[in-house]
Amino acid sequence: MALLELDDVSKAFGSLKAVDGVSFKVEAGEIFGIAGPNGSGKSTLFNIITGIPFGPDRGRIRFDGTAINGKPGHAIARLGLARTFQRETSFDGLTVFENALIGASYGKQEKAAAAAREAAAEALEFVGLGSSSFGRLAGELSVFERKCLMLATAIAMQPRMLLLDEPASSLTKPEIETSIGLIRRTAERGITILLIEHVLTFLMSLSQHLLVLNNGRVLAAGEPGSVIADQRVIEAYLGTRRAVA
Ligand SMILES: Nc1ncnc2c1ncn2[C@@H]1O[C@H](COP(=O)(O)OP(=O)(O)OP(=O)(O)O)[C@@H](O)[C@H]1O
Repeated sequence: MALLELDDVSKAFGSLKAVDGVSFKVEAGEIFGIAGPNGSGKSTLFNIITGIPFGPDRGRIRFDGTAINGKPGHAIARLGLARTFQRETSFDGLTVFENALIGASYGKQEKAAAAAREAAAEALEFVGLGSSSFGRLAGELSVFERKCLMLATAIAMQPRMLLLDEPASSLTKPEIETSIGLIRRTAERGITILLIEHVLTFLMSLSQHLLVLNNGRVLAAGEPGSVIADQRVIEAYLGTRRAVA
């Protein structure tokens, strides 16, 4: 049984079909990539899977065998599905450790205070925010450190699956390389990963399966090498004239 399964899922804003009849399955243990040009519906898809801030208008979403469409975001998170956001999102007036502790306290299993502190510290060390960073205010971190903190906060929830929304945006090349390693090691912890990214090379180096969205619909899906060689994908990314040239 797939860990996550979407069946004919849609979300509209007025007359705009942001996500339009999307179906796919993510198997436990894999890194599944979702690509697509700007405005193709990637973030909306994450929003409706996680219920943050809204679910789908129609369609079925199952996580680990449980129907989750229509459930509030906190209930979905408690089932073991965590997410990060495209923009670095943290409680800026709280410390690095306090942010991760919120994730640890919010996760799948109810934890005693000591166990939550341990999970928070372990997740922060894992992403490279060592104990010397614990007392720093989140709002004072660099963009890269804030992305690492967001990842640590999600990992501290000890999820079964993690949805990462454009983790490479606004990063330098060396930071992107570090992020690729970090995501790979996150998957090695046994966390299934659904990854949105605009940058195809980033997705290609990580994903076992790749799905491309365009105008809210699935344009192509399957093994990454054949998906990016698909003429429709080339045209959606580069435009017809450049694709032909
Ligand atoms: N809350 C909203 N209200 C109205 N329209 C929205 C809302 N959220 C997204 N949209 C629209 O839905 C479409 C899909 O947007 P979405 O952010 O999901 O695309 P995306 O693929 O994530 O884009 P990007 O790569 O630029 O982040 C866009 O046309 C966007 O303007």
